[in-house]
Amino acid sequence: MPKHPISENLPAELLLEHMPVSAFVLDARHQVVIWNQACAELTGLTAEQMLGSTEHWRGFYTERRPCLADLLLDSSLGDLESLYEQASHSSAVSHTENWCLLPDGRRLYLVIDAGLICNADGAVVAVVETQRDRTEQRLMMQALGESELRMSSILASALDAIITIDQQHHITLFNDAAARIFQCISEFAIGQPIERFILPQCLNLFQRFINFDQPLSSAQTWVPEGLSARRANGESFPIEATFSPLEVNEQKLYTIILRDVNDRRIAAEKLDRLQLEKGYLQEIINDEHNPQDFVSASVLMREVMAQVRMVAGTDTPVLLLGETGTGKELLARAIHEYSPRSSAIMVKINCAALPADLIESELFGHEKGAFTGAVQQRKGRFELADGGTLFMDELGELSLSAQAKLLRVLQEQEFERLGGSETLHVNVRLIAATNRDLATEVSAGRFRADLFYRLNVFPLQIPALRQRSADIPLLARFFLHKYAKKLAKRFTDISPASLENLHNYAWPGNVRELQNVIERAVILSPGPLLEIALLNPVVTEPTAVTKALPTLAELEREHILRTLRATHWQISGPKGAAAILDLNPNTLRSRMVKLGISKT
Ligand SMILES: Nc1ncnc2c1ncn2[C@@H]1O[C@H](COP(=O)(O)OP(=O)(O)OP(=O)(O)O)[C@@H](O)[C@H]1O
Repeated sequence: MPKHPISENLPAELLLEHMPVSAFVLDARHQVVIWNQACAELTGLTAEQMLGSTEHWRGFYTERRPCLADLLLDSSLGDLESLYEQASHSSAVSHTENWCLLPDGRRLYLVIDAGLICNADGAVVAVVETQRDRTEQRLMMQALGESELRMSSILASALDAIITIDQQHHITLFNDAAARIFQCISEFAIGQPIERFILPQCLNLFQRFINFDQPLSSAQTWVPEGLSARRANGESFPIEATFSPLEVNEQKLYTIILRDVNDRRIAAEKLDRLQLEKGYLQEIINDEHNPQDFVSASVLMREVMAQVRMVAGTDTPVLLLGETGTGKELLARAIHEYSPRSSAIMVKINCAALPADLIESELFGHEKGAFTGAVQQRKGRFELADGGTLFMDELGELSLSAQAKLLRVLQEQEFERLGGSETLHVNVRLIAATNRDLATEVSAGRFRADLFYRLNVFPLQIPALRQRSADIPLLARFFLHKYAKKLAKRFTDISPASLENLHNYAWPGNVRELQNVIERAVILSPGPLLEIALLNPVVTEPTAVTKALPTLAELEREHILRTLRATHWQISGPKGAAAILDLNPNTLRSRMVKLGISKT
């Protein structure tokens, strides 16, 4: 190789020794022949320590391993690619980049190059290896990679469409939400003009928010309404959007973050419905009407239950008729539970519990401003019961105007919210209950005949409790068990005298009254036999005001007598009459004498 006159006076060793890059030279036997100043500075190992040794690896690794220079000299020492990441190799030069652990404990990312030195005959006489510290760049690259990853996962998980466009209005970024909202894969969208995704009628307005000439510092613009976008299939939808100018690498861009307003409306509606449903479900959980708890042994009730099971599988409206407290609501729940709609909810409305003007809004819902106080739109119970069952209790109390609307829902399954013009369609099964005689109500003009006939397709008459005396002991024991458990009290049974009492009573309040009587007795009785001493004898007709009332002494005598019968005339002891009456046994004995009570 021709030499410059000056370089002839510069021996290669001197050049290597002083060059500002860390380097060492090995001879053909892998012994260090040069360990330059920069290498000594980098590794902290001096030339004196290293010259002549084959321990040069100590400068870069904690364990013995062939350096790049060794591999270049002798390829049998190992495979370059498997020993070093990012390795590349040509006949006389090798390159690698990797993390090294230096003797002073520093971890550095070194870029290492090695080249063979041959003599004039082409024989390998030595190898030179250089090391350049690229730790800082490497760490920056890593941080950049991580932040890009974070950025792209934020973009991917965002619910809003995030789009960036360049000065030509071409899309440069189109996140996953944008792909979902516009129904267009990002590979296709990128490079397209944004105008392709805007409804043509809104283009002028849209372009007003993109101005690449305005200063970057100008604030973002939020456009809550008035703009509509266009999906890949041409379908248009209203959007709200934020426009923000930005500059990246001297390139001016605009970021547009937008969302489908319909999506938000649908989500808000869903939330509304779920909240309402939650309220109703809570009511049901707190409700006492559990069809699993239906108790009955009488022939009359068994017939009713057979009909319940038959009608449950259909969508036919059911009209439950019967006195108050006979179990109409419990049967309505049973019909719903046995029906194919049981996975949806049964919504209840008590027509007697709300004033006539509110009941319509409760049933059909209202639009905002439909009447004074209607500050926001509200869904009615028909909408809530969609797919399920609506139970209308005390149907006989429904106003004539609400009856007309109810008839329309029954016939067409459609209605409008109060103050609304949109016709809503629902799929609701109706169960109604009343203790009024609807036929009489029809003749009196208080109930629409057409609605009555529509509802009367499957009337179910629930017998009064006094008509099914076989159910009385069964129900009484069921309620005894229920309330004893609730009040953590122990009872073995109901006393025979009390059972007799229950049979003789007329039960104007039916099962509900029986339930209340047992609950009260459970509170008052010490047990273990339940005493129900408070019932008046048979009340078959209303007590005449003129009828002579018993005196206090008569009542006391009757009450003591009943208690004594119930305890089989046992006076003292924990199960005795005195304990039940909360009296001293001697006091009870003297009262018995005074009131003329004796076993005979
Ligand atoms: N056969 C039964 N087995 C167990 N509990 C019953 C039975 N029948 C009624 N009940 C209970 O009696 C109470 C009254 O029943 P329900 O509310 O169903 O009567 P209703 O006929 O709908 O009354 P109203 O006409 O006053 O609305 C409820 O607590 C119910 O659980």
